[in-house]
Amino acid sequence: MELEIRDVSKTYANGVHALKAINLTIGKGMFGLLGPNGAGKSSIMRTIATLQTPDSGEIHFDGQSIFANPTEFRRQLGYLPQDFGVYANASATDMLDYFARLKGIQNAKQRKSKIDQLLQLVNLTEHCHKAVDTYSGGMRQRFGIAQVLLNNPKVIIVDEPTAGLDPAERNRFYSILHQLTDSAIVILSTHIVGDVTNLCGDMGILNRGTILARGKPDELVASIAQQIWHKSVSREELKQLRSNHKVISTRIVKGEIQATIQSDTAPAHFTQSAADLEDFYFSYVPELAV
Ligand SMILES: Nc1ncnc2c1ncn2[C@@H]1O[C@H](COP(=O)(O)OP(=O)(O)OP(=O)(O)O)[C@@H](O)[C@H]1O
Repeated sequence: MELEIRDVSKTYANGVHALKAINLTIGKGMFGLLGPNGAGKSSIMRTIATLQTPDSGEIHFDGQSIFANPTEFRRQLGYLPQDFGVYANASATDMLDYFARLKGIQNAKQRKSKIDQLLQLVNLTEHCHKAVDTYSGGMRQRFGIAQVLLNNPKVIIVDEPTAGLDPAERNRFYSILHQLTDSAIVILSTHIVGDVTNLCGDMGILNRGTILARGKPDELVASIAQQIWHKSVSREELKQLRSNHKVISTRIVKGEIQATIQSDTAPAHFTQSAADLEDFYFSYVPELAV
């Protein structure tokens, strides 16, 4: 099972060059596409979902162009967009039944059994008769996953699904996504580094329409293992540091500014610290100066 994105570029009518020759080969399991707002994540997701075509480049699923026969590819695709609409007053069961019909499950018994199984998977059985438009954000996202899974997709795309979820709901959502990774390619786009740390065996960093780094999270972190240094600094010191060091991030820790520097050699008075995926991310996508 393989999705191959080759040299995909897209410029919108307003002149924004959102995707610049993207190349990615993605296999079974969870792939994390990490990037800041406006990086191009939704653009590449919508392109894979065949909702828009690239200006140039190709995408193949198991050797077949997805644009040559989009209807066939969509049968194998599950796409959870950033914002998806639900009908007012419709219960989860009724909506899933409606979508199951649209997806071609004609037999009523088969539909019921599939819907029961999916409601259980996403922990919504006891809420299945409530109107989906009254659900909390987390319940709504879980409902979205159930909807996506109706046709047993081989490629599942989830666009920023955890934004706005509280920590308990985020964990619940992780555990549902995790159950899908044995049998499908799951592409998760997010600006939350923790999503990728917790879930993904493979990842890419996207910024300004370009893939800046690609690999297994552990290996990417190992590549900067000895290069991360911390120190509490004043605002004046920070300005100075920025002029002669690579300051990749700053955090407020116990009321003080803690600066993180990436360097092969020890900067004076800094303490070396264990690198994590957030450090790796910021080494490619520096945060804005405070
Ligand atoms: N339909 C469109 N028409 C014009 N410009 C667009 C369109 N969709 C996205 N863009 C622009 O393309 C760039 C990439 O946007 P995209 O939504 O793909 O990024 P993103 O990484 O998903 O960001 P976010 O996390 O904010 O959703 C942005 O500058 C955005 O304003």
